[in-house]
Amino acid sequence: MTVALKLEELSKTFAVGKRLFGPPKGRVHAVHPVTLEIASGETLGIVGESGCGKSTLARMLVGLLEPSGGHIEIDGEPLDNADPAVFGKRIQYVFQDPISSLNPRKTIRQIMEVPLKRLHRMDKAQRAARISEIFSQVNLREEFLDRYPHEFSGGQAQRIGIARALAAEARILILDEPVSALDVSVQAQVLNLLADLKARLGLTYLFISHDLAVVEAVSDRVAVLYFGSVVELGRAEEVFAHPRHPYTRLLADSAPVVGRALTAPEGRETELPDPLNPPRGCAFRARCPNAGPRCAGEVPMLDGRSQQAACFHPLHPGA
Ligand SMILES: Nc1ncnc2c1ncn2[C@@H]1O[C@H](COP(=O)(O)OP(=O)(O)OP(=O)(O)O)[C@@H](O)[C@H]1O
Repeated sequence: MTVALKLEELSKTFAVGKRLFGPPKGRVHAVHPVTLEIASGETLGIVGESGCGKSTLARMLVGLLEPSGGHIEIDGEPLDNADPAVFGKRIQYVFQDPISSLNPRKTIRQIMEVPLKRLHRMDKAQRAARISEIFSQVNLREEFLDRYPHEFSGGQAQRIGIARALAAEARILILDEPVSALDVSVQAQVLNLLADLKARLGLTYLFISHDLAVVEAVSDRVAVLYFGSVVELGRAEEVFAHPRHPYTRLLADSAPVVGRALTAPEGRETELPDPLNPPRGCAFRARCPNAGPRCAGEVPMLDGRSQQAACFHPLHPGA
């Protein structure tokens, strides 16, 4: 296996309530140290409810947010202090809301030209040829090039977002809820396009979504994120069919919707803990039907099985 993307103890803490003089009022540990490897050509799904740290993790991977700790490696090379152009050629981000992620004052051609000029220093003729090639890969008509982002439907705009990411020639795409804003019929078209591009171009995907059905359909492996930590990691079909972590079971049973609290067993919390006042021990214990005394005192770590869970009382022992 060739490792395309490696995260080692990657973490992010935000200072909140910053004051002009003196320390901030508090700190939010949005991502606790996360260690993950993604193989070349693999799709790793990241799931978790709103606020669990998915976007913070994704933004660190493309250089939009500076990590508070840890390292990122692409194809074995560290990205510490890398110049944005280095990030851009290796890893690209596809946003959830395709229309607002495109500059409204620029035509699609101007938008597409930015990475070709900035990252690949192509001249005008080279840019035109490359844009034509990419547009045919994503099934977009070239007459769209002289229009503005607001003239497109969500599905077309997301194809343009994907086309822009391909223009950088990065081999790793971070897809952050890429179909969540689209109608169900259009979702399938965009997912098919992503699958086709992956097969044709040998891409590696990190696919973030709160929608378990979508993640299960597209992912080889899945990482379940809870309160900034990976709590379960394994092959997608195994994780969803036979979850080991009680949080994964809760997610699978309650078909979460962004912004809506998950259901919980009788008498249990439904919300994420307060990030400014995190609990001791396991962050899931107030919501967990299996929590015991050990869970209050110690933080469980991933247990190293083939389907890993960070839990003292997993739903099954795992292989
Ligand atoms: N700039 C910031 N300043 C302070 N706290 C932040 C900031 N960005 C995110 N957070 C906090 O970090 C935690 C993780 O947020 P993040 O947006 O990464 O979660 P998410 O899983 O992507 O959620 P969503 O699906 O709603 O986008 C949350 O507690 C959030 O409030």
